Amino acid sequence: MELWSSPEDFRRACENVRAGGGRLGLVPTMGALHAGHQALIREARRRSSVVAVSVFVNPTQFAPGEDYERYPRARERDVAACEEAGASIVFAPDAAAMYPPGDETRVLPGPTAAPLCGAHRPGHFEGVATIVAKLLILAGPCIAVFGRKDYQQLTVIRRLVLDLLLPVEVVGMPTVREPDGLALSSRNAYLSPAERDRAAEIPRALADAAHLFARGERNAGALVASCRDRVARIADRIDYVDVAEPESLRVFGSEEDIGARAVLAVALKIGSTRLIDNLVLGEDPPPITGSDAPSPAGM
Ligand SMILES: Nc1ncnc2c1ncn2[C@@H]1O[C@H](COP(=O)(O)OP(=O)(O)OP(=O)(O)O)[C@@H](O)[C@H]1O
Ligand SMILES: CC(C)(CO)[C@@H](O)C(=O)[O-]
Ligand code: BAL
Repeated sequence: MELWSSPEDFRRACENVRAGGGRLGLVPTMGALHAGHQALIREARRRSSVVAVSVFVNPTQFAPGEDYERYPRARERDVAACEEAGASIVFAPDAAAMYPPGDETRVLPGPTAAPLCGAHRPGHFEGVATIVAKLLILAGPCIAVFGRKDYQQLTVIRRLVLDLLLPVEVVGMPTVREPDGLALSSRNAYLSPAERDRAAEIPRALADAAHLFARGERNAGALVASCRDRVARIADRIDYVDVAEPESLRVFGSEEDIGARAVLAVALKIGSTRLIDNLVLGEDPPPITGSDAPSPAGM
């Protein structure tokens, strides 16, 4: 396993892979790795000969007051998790290396970054686009793998790669879930046991809407209401429950018909923990089966 912290060393390591005829795959992460990240690494390994994982809690994608300082950091465990999943290069820089003195340049995404999380996390996707562009330029991978749990992020990155003419294939991977349907996320570690129980309503709410869709419901307002009513039981704050076009991310109005495919996306807070999840109606299977069952007592 190669572990690099300087961008120059990482660039050289990636150049060496290419010089040796290898096909490089990149998996960008913020660390605190779990089985969802490992699924991305395994897929990258399946599609390339050498996998590099970046582990970097990127300050520019956190708005003031968000959890940048608190975000879980677990370097040694992350390196072991990367190795176990088949990566052979880990890049773990510090912020000063990625944002050198005098740094002022940013990558500004367009309308795909405006709704959903973009409307609730000012500057978030500008930070994501900037760091992902830096990582792709540094590593020069053939493929880069991202999770569909962060559906809007994946959309913004696909657009970034097209618009900046970057020669990399972007691969989006399905969301890995706990047995009760909750999407794996590094931020789940913030949840108390009681909050964790409440969080299990999120996949149930998505599954309810998926069942409505399967029964023929196409009205955006009805699909959103079904999901929102259920998460309202457990959320301390709902940022949004929206249904959007899967590529442009234009949010449907409540009177609109969503057609054959649309992304239903949710962001909410339980206590101080912000969780997101989504489902592409007409494409993804429901995140759990049997969600019409009543919620656990007390909810
Ligand atoms: N459950 C999951 N299934 C598949 N991919 C995932 C999952 N969770 C995260 N990823 C993907 O892993 C990559 C790195 O994400 P990140 O390090 O932010 O992890 P995270 O668990 O999403 O953390 P956070 O709590 O910050 O949302 C992203 O492409 C993200 O979409
Ligand atoms: C893509 C990413 C690594 C950029 O910091 C981050 O947003 C994440 O972990 O999803
Ligand atoms: N998983 C996306 C990174 C973030 O929430 O900042």
